[in-house]
Amino acid sequence: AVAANAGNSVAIWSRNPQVVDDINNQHENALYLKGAALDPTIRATTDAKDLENADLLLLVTPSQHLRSVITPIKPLIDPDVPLVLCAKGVEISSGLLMSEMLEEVLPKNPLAVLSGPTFAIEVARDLPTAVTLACADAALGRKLANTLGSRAFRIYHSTDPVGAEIGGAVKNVIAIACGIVDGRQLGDNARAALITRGLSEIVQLGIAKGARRETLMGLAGMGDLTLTCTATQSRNYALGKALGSGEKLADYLKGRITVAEGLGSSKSVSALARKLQIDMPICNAICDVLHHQADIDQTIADLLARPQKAEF
Ligand SMILES: NC(=O)C1=CN([C@@H]2O[C@H](COP(=O)(O)OP(=O)(O)OC[C@H]3O[C@@H](n4cnc5c(N)ncnc54)[C@H](O)[C@@H]3O)[C@@H](O)[C@H]2O)C=CC1
Ligand SMILES: O=C(CO)COP(=O)(O)O
Repeated sequence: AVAANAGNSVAIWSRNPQVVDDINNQHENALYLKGAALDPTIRATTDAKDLENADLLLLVTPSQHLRSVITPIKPLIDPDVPLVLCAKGVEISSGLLMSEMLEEVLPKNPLAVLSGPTFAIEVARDLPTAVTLACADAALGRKLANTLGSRAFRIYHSTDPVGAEIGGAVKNVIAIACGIVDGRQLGDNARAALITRGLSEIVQLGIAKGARRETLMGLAGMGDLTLTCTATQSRNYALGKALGSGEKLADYLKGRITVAEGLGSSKSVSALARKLQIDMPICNAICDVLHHQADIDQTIADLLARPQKAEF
């Protein structure tokens, strides 16, 4: 919708024929983005061959599936075509950032990361939104920002894709923590503490991976963290809130077709922190609760019982 709004000719490749049919005939993605009228010029297709002549590819598949979606269509992708990564997560199977995984699968294609506080439904309704577009090649980054930006979709360019990626991936884990604390009714102070200490974990991991601190203080870091940790429409926050309110994870996930990336990324981020020897107690705690059946109250008690330490 953003690309079409900025005057581009847009095709969406989907594996789901119903989605393709809805977009082409109703101009709405009723299954995943109900209530957003799409520009009638947007075409959808189930045939990846239709992407062959694209000038630019936006990668919007959830992070744990991006490798398996992109690998079979590799021969269709011209190595000069820039890729704009929109997924927010760290691959569980490899511990790689999406940019690192793409470097393995499509090493020649230039890559940019588009991230920031962007609930999809608000973006699709053309409500005012600001984002980071990060590309190591500054000139290409500016060009992509011009191609995709519009009055309501304000793009700030950056040359720190790793920072933009880390901010987007880790904030989802912290948002689950905030949801849990709100579900347990532990108060606004506790949520503010989690956001701030969560940002500290994001910054430490980011710096270790070569990111710049200012990126993590910007839209793709602090901006997205604030949004996701405080808004009930966040899938990650909502998952945490359900768990904090006593619901079982398996029951909550039953029948859900949308993604809460923090579920998978809690595991990969925690493993990455261990590997890089970074102290990330909140992410580790969320990994324990989601993947190792840790008791929520005991986990909170353990976090609070940690020895006092210097803030920075
Ligand atoms: N929805 C939002 O507000 C925003 C989402 N993102 C990111 O965009 C990425 C995609 O999220 P959404 O568009 O929200 O997805 P969604 O939650 O609306 O839908 C899930 C998508 O995953 C696909 N999918 C599920 N299993 C799959 C598999 N095995 N192989 C391939 N595809 C599979 C489904 O077809 C569907 O398109 C995520 O990384 C998310 O963090 C980023 C910014 C905002
Ligand atoms: O990344 C997002 C907003 O920037 C979407 O957050 P949720 O996946 O938690 O809904």
